[in-house]
Amino acid sequence: MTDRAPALRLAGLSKSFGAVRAVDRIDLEVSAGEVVAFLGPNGAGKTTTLDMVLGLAVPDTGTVEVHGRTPEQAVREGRVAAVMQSGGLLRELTVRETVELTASFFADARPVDEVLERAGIARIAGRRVGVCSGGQQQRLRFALALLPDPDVLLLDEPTTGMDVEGRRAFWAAIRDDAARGRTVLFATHFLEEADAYADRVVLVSGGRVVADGTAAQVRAQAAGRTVRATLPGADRRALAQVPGVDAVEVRGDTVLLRTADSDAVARHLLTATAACDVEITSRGLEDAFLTLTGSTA
Ligand SMILES: Nc1ncnc2c1ncn2[C@@H]1O[C@H](COP(=O)(O)OP(=O)(O)OP(=O)(O)O)[C@@H](O)[C@H]1O
Repeated sequence: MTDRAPALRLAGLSKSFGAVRAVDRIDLEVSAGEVVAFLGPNGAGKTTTLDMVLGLAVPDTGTVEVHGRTPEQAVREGRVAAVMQSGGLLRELTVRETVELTASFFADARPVDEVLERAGIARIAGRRVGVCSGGQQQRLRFALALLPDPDVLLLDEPTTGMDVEGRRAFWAAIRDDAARGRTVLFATHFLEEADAYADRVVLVSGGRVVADGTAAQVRAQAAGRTVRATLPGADRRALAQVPGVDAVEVRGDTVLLRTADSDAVARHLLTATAACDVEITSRGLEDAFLTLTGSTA
């Protein structure tokens, strides 16, 4: 990777299906070696965006560059490859035959045994694809995507159907690749995966980017903290009147106060009430996701 262009550059990208604006003026630059989570609720436009990066869908407006090339050039040169959600597998072939067949389409593919090993499916190489589990088929798609040794790997809900161990092994392989310079953009609903494995989280909703940064920055963007305290016989209405309190929840002797000014609320609890065991926590990524996307799911 000698060129200086960003690994991915999306500029003013839009795509509509009839009246549905699936992607709405997305601008995004991703540097080589970054692992970026493309996080958003159903219908946010994630798959449509990935399709445009792969040249499978044509933008209404805007441009996509992969290392300074058009998607078609980048795919042809094996610079970008993808693990998409479904399709593309022949049920009658074995796992190994599938990889061998796909390898024959590339002028310069990685060795079959190497990608089987990397995708964690060397032990089931002789199994027919039709009897493989959903998670095993996802790993097979991952193996196929590794064949051209792409600079940019796109993953659409890659760990769907994988068990916990499979997920962990999958992400270990991805992080290992990224450390060697591979760029990864993955679409996901899994907040924990975005939090645990991405260097950067791009939160999309309604076809637009609504937050972009580290998981911590995205959380901070939906500013707010929870102040938790023990307060027997708490007066919910009185607490709701305390300056800075956005919401009050009472669970037995515990009160939870949502606020953008946690210091002031904690001070009030400790000086003006009988509260004890005061704790302040940042909201989780899930809260930020719901707040910033306006989603209720
Ligand atoms: N071929 C199509 N024809 C009509 N509408 C489409 C088509 N593809 C996508 N859409 C619509 O565009 C919007 C964005 O869809 P997209 O699949 O990109 O979202 P997504 O974020 O990938 O969702 P999910 O997480 O559910 O996969 C949705 O409202 C969807 O119904």
